[in-house]
Amino acid sequence: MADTAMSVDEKFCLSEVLDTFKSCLTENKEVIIDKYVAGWRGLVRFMNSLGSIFSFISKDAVSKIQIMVNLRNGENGEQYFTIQSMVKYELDNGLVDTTKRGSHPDSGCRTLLRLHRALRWLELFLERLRTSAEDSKTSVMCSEAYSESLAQFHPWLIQKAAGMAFCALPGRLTFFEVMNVGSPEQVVAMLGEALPLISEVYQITEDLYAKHDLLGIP
Ligand SMILES: CCCCCCCCCCCCC/C=C/[C@@H](O)[C@H](COP(=O)(O)O)NC(=O)CCCCCCCCCCCCCCC
Repeated sequence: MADTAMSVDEKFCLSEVLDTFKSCLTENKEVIIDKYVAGWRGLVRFMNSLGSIFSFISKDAVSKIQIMVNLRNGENGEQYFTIQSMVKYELDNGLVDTTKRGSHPDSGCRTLLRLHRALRWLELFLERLRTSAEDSKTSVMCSEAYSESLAQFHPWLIQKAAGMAFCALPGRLTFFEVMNVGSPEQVVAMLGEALPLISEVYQITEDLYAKHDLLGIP
């Protein structure tokens, strides 16, 4: 069904995860929610493999993934096939709290917006990784990407906790090894291929949300 969990013992390879984002787009540039969510699942698995200090982040991501999976498996599941169909369906039926949280605290539009904002962080972080020098620190790249994107949406306490978690990130070479893609040159090449697609998915979603004035859903 819509549940796209990967088996636990499957060997992790980050390029496969990033490929999931590539496969998000339909011919007419709509974003397929099952694939988008599968991409996030893979990223969360990767993050979990980096240590339990990240578990407060993965818990939140998993709960948002679960909300989307439940909507897909629910009675109106087919309305949630793409982000475009979801936005239309939820807006047409008054299912989004756009000014303050009310009767629809966990709408698909709201939940996906949180993942969408995190996708911007991912884009910025991967771009830094791609262009990083051998002695660059992943913790610095990660926290710069975070300050430029997600941080503005998080309260102080979460920002502090995130900052502490970033310090626990392994060094650049170890990080590349955990990605399980090959040599550092292969990692850089893979990122160069994956990033334009991630950016495209991000931009399409951003434009859609902007068009419907949904970028600030509380
Ligand atoms: C590899 C390092 C991982 C660093 C992750 C960077 C993102 C930091 C996010 C910190 C979020 C803390 C948890 C709480 C979040 C919520 O408050 C907040 C708002 O939700 P609400 O409006 O329902 O209250 N939630 C969010 O903003 C959604 C956060 C979703 C984060 C997903 C992060 C997945 C990271 C995957 C890492 C993969 C790295 C791969 C690189 C090669």
